[in-house]
Parts: sequence; structure tokens; C-alpha cells
Amino acid sequence: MAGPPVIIWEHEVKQLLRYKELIPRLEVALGKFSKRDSAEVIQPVRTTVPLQKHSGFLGVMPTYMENDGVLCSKLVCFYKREDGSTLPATQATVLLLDPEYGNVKAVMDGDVITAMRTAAVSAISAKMLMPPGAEVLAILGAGHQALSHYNVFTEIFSFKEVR
Ligand SMILES: NC(=O)C1=CN([C@@H]2O[C@H](COP(=O)(O)OP(=O)(O)OC[C@H]3O[C@@H](n4cnc5c(N)ncnc54)[C@H](O)[C@@H]3O)[C@@H](O)[C@H]2O)C=CC1
Ligand SMILES: O=C(O)C1=NCCCC1
Repeated sequence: MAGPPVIIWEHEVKQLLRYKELIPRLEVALGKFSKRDSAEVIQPVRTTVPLQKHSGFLGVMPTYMENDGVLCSKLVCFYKREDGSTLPATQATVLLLDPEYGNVKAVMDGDVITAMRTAAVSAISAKMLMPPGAEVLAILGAGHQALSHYNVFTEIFSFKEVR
């Protein structure tokens, strides 16, 4: 019978996730999603609960990959912060469940996953859409997403300049 869930903290997620492994896996997952085959991926549109008092939302993002035996959900709170606020704009947790029994197998910090997954899918779209020979990378903002996008874009492409 299942034991208690494994907890995977932020520093451990950071050690485990590498763009060179994440990107090919995401490309496969995106391909499966595009097939619209319910045995490959069921991923309903994110459900959001407004947190009006706090100018934010709770987003619930479940996915089931029957063929791969993967059942998981991200829970993410995101907020409109005041200019200059030092509070995080998003905070996320990812739960991995056993699809047969329904028990939670792992509770993972979702902040690094959110930063790296979002940037990795941008990089995948750039692989297909970026004009060949593009020399300048421009990023708006300088927060978490800006940094993760900088990291992955400079890891897989060669730019002469980043603005
Ligand atoms: N689609 C997805 O999967 C995800 C989307 N996001 C979205 O990405 C955005 C950024 O998220 P984080 O990097 O985590 O937030 P963050 O708070 O770490 O960074 C936001 C940055 O934008 C800058 N900024 C704000 N207004 C600006 C303006 N008018 N012009 C230029 N820069 C401006 C801020 O100074 C800050 O550096 C948010 O809108 C968030 O909701 C975040 C995570 C996942
Ligand atoms: O899809 C996500 O993940 C997020 N989207 C909007 C902001 C927070 C995270």
C-alpha cells in the first residue's frame, strides 16, 4: 500500500530539472496534447477562483496522461502586485497522484517548475518561429520569468545581444 507522499523542495527541483532534458520531454508532451486523444492527455482549461480581496486568483491545473500513468495537478496563486512590491507574483505547488488509488505520491515546489516550464515552451515556439539568424533577444520586465527566459534562450540559441 502507498506510503506518505514524497516532498520535493525548491532546491531539489532546481537540482533535478535541466533544460536539456525538459525541452525534449515537453516537445513530446505537447505533441501528445495536440493529438486530442484522451488516452494521451486530458488537460482541461485552468479553473480559476478569484481572490478579490487580495487582487489575485487561485488556478487549478489538472492533467491526466493515461498511457503514461501520470496524474497531477498544479495549484497556483497569482496576484496583481503594487509597483515596487517585493511579494511574489505567483506561488505554485505541483501534486503527483497515483491514478489507480488516488493517493498523493509527491508534493513538489511549483515555483521552479513554473519558471522553467513556461520559459521552455517559449523556447520551443521560438525554435519553430524565430527567423534564422536572429541576433538580438529582447525581454520585457526583469522578474522571475524574465530570468528563466534569459537562461533558456541563451542556453539553446546564440545571440549577439540581450536587451
Ligand atoms: N503563462 C504562464 O504559464 C505563466 C505566466 N506568468 C505571468 O508572467 C508574468 C511575469 O511573472 P513573473 O516573472 O513571475 O513576475 P515578477 O513579478 O517576478 O516579474 C514581473 C516583472 O515585470 C516588471 N514590470 C511590471 N510592469 C512593467 C511594465 N509596465 N513595463 C516593464 N516591466 C514591467 C516588474 O518590474 C518585474 O520585474 C506575470 O504576468 C505572470 O502572471 C507567470 C508564470 C507562468
Ligand atoms: O499557467 C501558469 O502556470 C500560470 N499562469 C498565469 C500566472 C501564474 C502561473
